[in-house]
Amino acid sequence: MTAILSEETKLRDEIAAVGKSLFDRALTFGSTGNISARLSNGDLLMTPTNASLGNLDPARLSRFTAEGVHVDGDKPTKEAFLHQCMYCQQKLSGAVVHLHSTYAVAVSILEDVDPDDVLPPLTAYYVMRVGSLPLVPYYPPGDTALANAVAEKAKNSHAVLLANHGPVVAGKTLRDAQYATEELEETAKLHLLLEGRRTRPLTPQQRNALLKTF
Ligand SMILES: O=C(CO)COP(=O)(O)O
Ligand SMILES: [Zn+2]
Repeated sequence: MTAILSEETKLRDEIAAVGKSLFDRALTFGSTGNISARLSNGDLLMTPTNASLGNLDPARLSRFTAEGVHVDGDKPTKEAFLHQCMYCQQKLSGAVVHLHSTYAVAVSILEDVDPDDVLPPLTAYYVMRVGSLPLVPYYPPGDTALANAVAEKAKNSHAVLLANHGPVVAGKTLRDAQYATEELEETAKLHLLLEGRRTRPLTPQQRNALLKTF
């Protein structure tokens, strides 16, 4: 029991620290974005709805049982089902981060992107941490139809981009999900910075070699 409690306390504190770090660096705004993380017994901790990621109270995070029942804490994020559906498709995930980070949102609004993989493999770290980025068609925030759409795209990718909304990224640990979300945002920024210029993304061979290693 003590071990579980200390694991939970540590994870609650980590969610608050990661949220503050993301918010302080303007990677999400106002009360946008949400974070979840899984305890070793399968229970999920999630940020409450309408909470600023910059100012989370670890004690008030929402807790769900492994079966998806809300048992403790404030009213959960309206995207709770979306997080649950990422864990369902990406079985090894220990955490999920969703942000309204500006450059990724900008890319989610572009016409003529490849819906199976929105961003080109510009750098090795993008390939290592994100890999591929399918676009999920637009649904309003909190719409349960979004869950089915995300489930479809998350079968083969731990990162997806919600059209006209923002990224959702799963990782083995919360730090993995955080770093992958940051890499996605920086690559979206590079992609927009380079727009209209001739570029030299990684070749399929270079990309595949990285996917095999990491
Ligand atoms: O990003 C958000 C909706 O997509 C924020 O919603 P919540 O405040 O319910 O977490
Ligand atoms: Zn959102």
